[in-house]
Amino acid sequence: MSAYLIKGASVVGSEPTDLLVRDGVVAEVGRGLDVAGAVIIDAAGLVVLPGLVDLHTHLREPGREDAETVESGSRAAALGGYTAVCAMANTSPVADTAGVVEQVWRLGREAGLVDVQPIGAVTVGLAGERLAELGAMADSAAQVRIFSDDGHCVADPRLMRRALEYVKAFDGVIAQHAEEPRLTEGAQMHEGEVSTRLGLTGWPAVAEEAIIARDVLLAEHVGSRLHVCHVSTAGSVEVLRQAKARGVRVTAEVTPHHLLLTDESAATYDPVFKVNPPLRTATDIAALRAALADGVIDIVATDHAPHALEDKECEWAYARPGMLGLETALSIVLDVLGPNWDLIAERMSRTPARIAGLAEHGIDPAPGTPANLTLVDPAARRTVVAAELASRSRNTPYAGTVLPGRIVATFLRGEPTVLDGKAVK
Ligand SMILES: NC(=O)N[C@@H](CC(=O)O)C(=O)O
Ligand SMILES: [Zn+2]
Ligand SMILES: [Zn+2]
Repeated sequence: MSAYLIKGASVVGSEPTDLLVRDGVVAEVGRGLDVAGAVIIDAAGLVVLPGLVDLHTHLREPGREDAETVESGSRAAALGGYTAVCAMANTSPVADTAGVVEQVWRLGREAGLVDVQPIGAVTVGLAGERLAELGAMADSAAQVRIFSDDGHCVADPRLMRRALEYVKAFDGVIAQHAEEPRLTEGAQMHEGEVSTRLGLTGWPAVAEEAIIARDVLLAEHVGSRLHVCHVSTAGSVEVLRQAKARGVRVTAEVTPHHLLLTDESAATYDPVFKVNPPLRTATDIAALRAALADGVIDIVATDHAPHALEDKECEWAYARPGMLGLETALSIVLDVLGPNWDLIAERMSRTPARIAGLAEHGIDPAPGTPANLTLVDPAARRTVVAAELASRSRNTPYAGTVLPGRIVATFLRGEPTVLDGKAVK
């Protein structure tokens, strides 16, 4: 194991200092450190953040290794500054048993680029009919604590209630994809002026808001933890604000794309902009940004959703929903929040680590803390080139766009996974 001496970096936006990374931890922090034999990293002008944590990643393995594998998705994550990702359960087979979550967990360990924490399905096969073996997944080597049918809504209120009650025993959380299915049948994009103009079937905001309203009431009733995936509307923010004011144990995430892109992009008919929930309006974006700043929305999660070419390069109506996120998330958030490093660390590292129960992550670098870190160059600008992404898929909505910020290095337990902006393995 080598030692690394990071020279002149700003720790979460504070005055520049040096950090010695050795034996998996941040061994020393202070100005003018000099350590014989350490690999020197010139970090003048760079910001050190606790390694980013993504609560919502689709890795596609097992089943769609052509779109992404645990390894390729882990590499994309490391390049995006992440040291831990939570892998969604909508694989094939579905991650609804101890066997599948252990397989994903093991593949993550073997890749060794980020900690891959599997999410377990709430219902068998994501079919919304019977509860999956939540206890067995929790007791497995993967120690699952987050359960989600993401891609589908747990629409049956009785099942949702039972799931919430069940996970209480091991302080688990149900992460809901809030979409009332009866209100989104045949939906192609956000229901509003643009959908009317384009003649596409709309996905109304109320389909999301109605489920969140129901679920915060259920979570309140049974005293359990609820997490709301990819919040996309101003109305959802208001429901969450009221629930939090009452003390309901609810947390919520927003994706980078819902903070930046609007339903107007559907007018291109380019399926790269097709996503669930759909891109909304400028009014929604303003409400989401305000909620992220004031804490009604707790975290940014990528909902990294790789899709193979044949599932995206087709007519809008036939294209799968979802877009890549891991390699561009920090840049989008930097663009949206500005160089507000403490807030960025809170929303992209500390709080997601706490929600997921990842004790080794989301910790600001200080002597003795696990060296899960990322080094960001805030002054850099880069043009996104889809073909250069580490993901196996190419469905980024930002191709050709110039974005601020660049990940220079990422460390997982003291070992670099990214150096000079390139993956180490
Ligand atoms: N976000 C998406 O549009 N798609 C996700 C599923 C999901 O997050 O609902 C996927 O798995 O492709
Ligand atoms: Zn979803
Ligand atoms: Zn998702």
